[in-house]
Amino acid sequence: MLNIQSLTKRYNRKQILNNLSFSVLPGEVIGLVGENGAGKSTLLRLLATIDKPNKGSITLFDYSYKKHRKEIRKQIGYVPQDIAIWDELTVKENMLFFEKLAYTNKTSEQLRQLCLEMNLDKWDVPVKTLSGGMKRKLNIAISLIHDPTILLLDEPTVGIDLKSKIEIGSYLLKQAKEHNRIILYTSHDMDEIKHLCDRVICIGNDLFYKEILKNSGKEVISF
Ligand SMILES: Nc1ncnc2c1ncn2[C@@H]1O[C@H](COP(=O)(O)OP(=O)(O)OP(=O)(O)O)[C@@H](O)[C@H]1O
Repeated sequence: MLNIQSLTKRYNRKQILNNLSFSVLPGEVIGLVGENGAGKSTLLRLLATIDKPNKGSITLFDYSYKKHRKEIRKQIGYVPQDIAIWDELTVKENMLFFEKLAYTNKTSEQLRQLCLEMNLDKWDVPVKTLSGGMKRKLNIAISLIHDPTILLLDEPTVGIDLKSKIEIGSYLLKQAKEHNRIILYTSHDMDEIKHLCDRVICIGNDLFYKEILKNSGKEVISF
């Protein structure tokens, strides 16, 4: 279980996250919503160990983010808002490169399979020739190379066509429900949030989102 207690983050003197406490069970998909600048990416960065909170604690099962940073990192798959892959390298070369950095030992065939499961059938072509949606799929495939327990995705479906959006959505659901991964992801697409998420966390305590999600049957937690 991922457990977040009294998490607080300030940049300079500006309060971004104020006293967030919640838990997420394996297999759960949590949607993070809120207006631009509310602090969704900040929360993902704290959970990805890229940034540190000013106050509060995060634990993953028996591991504390403060004490066991190295062990925690092995459990995290993180896809930032900006796609982070090598444009000049092929899909295969990217997968092999990131496999070397990961705490795992996967064959080229296993890596290819990861891409195919996302309906990404390009393999020997340079990444620069892929569409935005394909690049995003590749970024997600890379984040899964080391079989992480938690998957953190910052707007994974922004700016991509409906078909790829649906493919990515079903893939994420499969990752949560069949592989028992914890998924937290941000999106501004409320239809997608209603469809994919078990629960929704609204950052910024914004009544607008609560209202939109009122009849969705989803539990909405606001901070
Ligand atoms: N490294 C930083 N230093 C200073 N301020 C920062 C830093 N990172 C983020 N902020 C500020 O923190 C606030 C929250 O930013 P964040 O990117 O988390 O919002 P968001 O909810 O993800 O927004 P969006 O929907 O636009 O992606 C913003 O006011 C932003 O300017």
